[in-house]
Amino acid sequence: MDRIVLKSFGKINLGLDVVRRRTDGYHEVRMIMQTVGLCDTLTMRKTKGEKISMKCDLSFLPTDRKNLVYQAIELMKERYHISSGVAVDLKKRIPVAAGMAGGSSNCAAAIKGMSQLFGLDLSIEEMCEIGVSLGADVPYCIWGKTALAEGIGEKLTRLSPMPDCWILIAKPGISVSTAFAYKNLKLDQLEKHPDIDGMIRDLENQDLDGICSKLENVLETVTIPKHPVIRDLKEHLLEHGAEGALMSGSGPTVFGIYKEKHTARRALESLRGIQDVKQAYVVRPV
Ligand SMILES: C[C@@](CO)(OP(=O)(O)O)[C@H](O)COP(=O)(O)OP(=O)(O)OC[C@H]1O[C@@H](n2ccc(N)nc2=O)[C@H](O)[C@@H]1O
Ligand SMILES: Nc1ncnc2c1ncn2[C@@H]1O[C@H](COP(=O)(O)OP(=O)(O)O)[C@@H](O)[C@H]1O
Repeated sequence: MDRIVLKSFGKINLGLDVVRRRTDGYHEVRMIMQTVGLCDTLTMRKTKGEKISMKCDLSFLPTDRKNLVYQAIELMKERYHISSGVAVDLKKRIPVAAGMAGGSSNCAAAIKGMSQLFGLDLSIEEMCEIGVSLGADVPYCIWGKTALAEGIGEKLTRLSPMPDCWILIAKPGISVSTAFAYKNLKLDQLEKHPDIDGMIRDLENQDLDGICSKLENVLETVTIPKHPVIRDLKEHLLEHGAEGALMSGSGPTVFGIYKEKHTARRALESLRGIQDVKQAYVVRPV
């Protein structure tokens, strides 16, 4: 095989709890992760010579060692003594720096792609071990679908799939860094923690109402006071028929969950006049 095309899906967090701050600055979390049908496309091919060359349709994204895709290829070339060159072309649709793990997902796709392109036949465990050295969310992106993520995000447990529904994703035109959100979280001042175990039971029972009533993300306590547009957007989605709404990951993307496609589409239309919203899509859980 000389060329491979991979789909790289985004995620949302249906629940995000922080349990403990570690001495290395990372945080122990309990998160319910859900892949959604919004994806980037990664095309990889072998080239003559030894170099890695990367192209991306978003000019502001790095295409050198700063890109997680580049890092994954470089690491795997070294680890598996691959001398061939690799050319990679990335087409982005997942909002960038949005709390949807776009970069981590691209990184996971590149790890899978390298394994297939060079016949490495790596196990999921091996790919996750490589992935976690590049980002806490990468192992989950290798797994995909519905999962509980613990540790720094790398300890994964498969969960029952999310009941079918429509998810409206809306990204305001602000940026929040993941490191900033975690660093500024006042763990000892949290009044309430998300009911992650209750949501796991709701997933087992395919209880969408239960899931929607338990959507909670402790990082909102950092991002909403700084960027009230996140709260406004959640309220907007709820006023337009969402069963529940939440910020994903470290934000600023907000999602709303809908039972009917037409309600979700109408809510999407209602966002058109709102200048703060830069990207919006209606998708389904994967
Ligand atoms: C918040 C979440 C929720 O899914 O996602 P995003 O908002 O990035 O999509 C993740 O925990 C983000 O994971 P990821 O984006 O892979 O994190 P990394 O690149 O490894 O870390 C970026 C920075 O975030 C902080 N960090 C990350 C993960 C973690 N469990 N504790 C942390 O404190 C650290 O300061 C770290 O330097
Ligand atoms: N393949 C990639 N796609 C998007 N961003 C990337 C990628 N590689 C590195 N980055 C860098 O990572 C930062 C966070 O991007 P992203 O993964 O989209 O955010 P998040 O984890 O919040 O969803 C970006 O600002 C960008 O500079």
